[in-house]
Amino acid sequence: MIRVGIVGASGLAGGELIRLITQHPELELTFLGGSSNIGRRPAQLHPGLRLDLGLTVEPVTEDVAERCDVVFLATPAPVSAELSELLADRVGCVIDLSGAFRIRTPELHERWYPKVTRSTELADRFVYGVPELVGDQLADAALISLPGCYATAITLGLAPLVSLGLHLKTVLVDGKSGSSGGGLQLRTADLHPLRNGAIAPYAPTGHRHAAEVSDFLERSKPGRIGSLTMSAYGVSHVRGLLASTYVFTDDAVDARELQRAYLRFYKPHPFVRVRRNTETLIPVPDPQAVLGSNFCDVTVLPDTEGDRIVVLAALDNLVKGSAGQAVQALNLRFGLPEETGLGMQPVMPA
Ligand SMILES: NC(=O)C1=CN([C@@H]2O[C@H](COP(=O)(O)OP(=O)(O)OC[C@H]3O[C@@H](n4cnc5c(N)ncnc54)[C@H](OP(=O)(O)O)[C@@H]3O)[C@@H](O)[C@H]2O)C=CC1
Ligand SMILES: CC(=O)N[C@@H](CCC(=O)OP(=O)(O)O)C(=O)O
Repeated sequence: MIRVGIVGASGLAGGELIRLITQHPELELTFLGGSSNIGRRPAQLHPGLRLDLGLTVEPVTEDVAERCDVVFLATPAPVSAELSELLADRVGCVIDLSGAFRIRTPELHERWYPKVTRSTELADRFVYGVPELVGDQLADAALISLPGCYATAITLGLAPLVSLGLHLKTVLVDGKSGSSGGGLQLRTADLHPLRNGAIAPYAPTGHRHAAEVSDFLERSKPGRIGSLTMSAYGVSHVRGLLASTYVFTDDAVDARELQRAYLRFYKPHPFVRVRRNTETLIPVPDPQAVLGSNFCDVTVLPDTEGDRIVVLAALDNLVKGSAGQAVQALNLRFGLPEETGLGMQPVMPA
């Protein structure tokens, strides 16, 4: 069995990690870490998880290394940066769910994460782990930084276009997310009486995930993206997000070829479902149709009138957007079949 620790066990992503890890046939939970919930049992923190694991939340010290083969950091980015310094050369594998190490370019990191101090040397050692795109780099990786929830959807939506060799002159992203994307550190605007029923433009002129996606795509396929900008809206459901990406290119695109290219690209990748918009009773992709699962549903539609390509991607931010993707990355890191422990089908209606 692979011995696993979770720091941030009381949080939303941490709770989801507990749910998934305790169902995984090759993993054993051996450490739960935190700060303000020391001494509490998982069942006290997560009412849905009535598990007797014999573990309570503990402070994180370097001794964690003796109890874990891998540690997930489901902590705010400044905490992840600090804990990564502590654990990087002690634990065999650290998988960070935060934004601390996602952006490689130092100036871009400082612009979007001014409170997250990290050494460039450590940042350069992290693999930015979109499993579908960098799977081979995950085998034996010691440090893995997982993409943000929107960033996962946007990147998976754009990757087939980029691989076709198109120059994506202008990319506009409209992101809509449920409230769990913000974790339990609620802003006033996230309180139920204000959030319920709202469509809140909380980042209308820019979001850090756009910088993360641009940085990654520029690093892996230089020169393919002109500009990539994003607006983000909070909507009143709890889980799930939809990234609507509008792509403008001067390159000739064969409308019929697009769908085939997406199907080809994702054929080897079971968690990305390429779907036709009208194949179901309710148009897809709809975040509702992936809730609780590790699927990301992607639809590509040429808009010939508007001279653009519309790419829609939906996922559950707590599964494919964080904890599920984290387990997927662990599977690849330890040479397990990618789908191990992740066979859940979506729950719908939610
Ligand atoms: N929510 C989502 O949809 C997604 C979240 N993420 C990222 O995952 C991380 C966790 O997010 P989320 O679960 O939503 O956040 P929550 O606010 O729900 O949880 C934060 C967790 O961090 C722990 N923590 C805070 N400070 C410390 C510290 N000094 N030492 C140890 N533990 C600490 C808290 O533990 P305690 O209560 O014991 O203090 C808590 O368990 C964040 O970086 C977030 O950006 C990434 C993708 C999606
Ligand atoms: C609805 C909401 O607030 N969503 C979060 C994104 C969730 C996520 O992936 O956040 P990290 O980059 O912090 O990991 C946000 O836009 O800040």
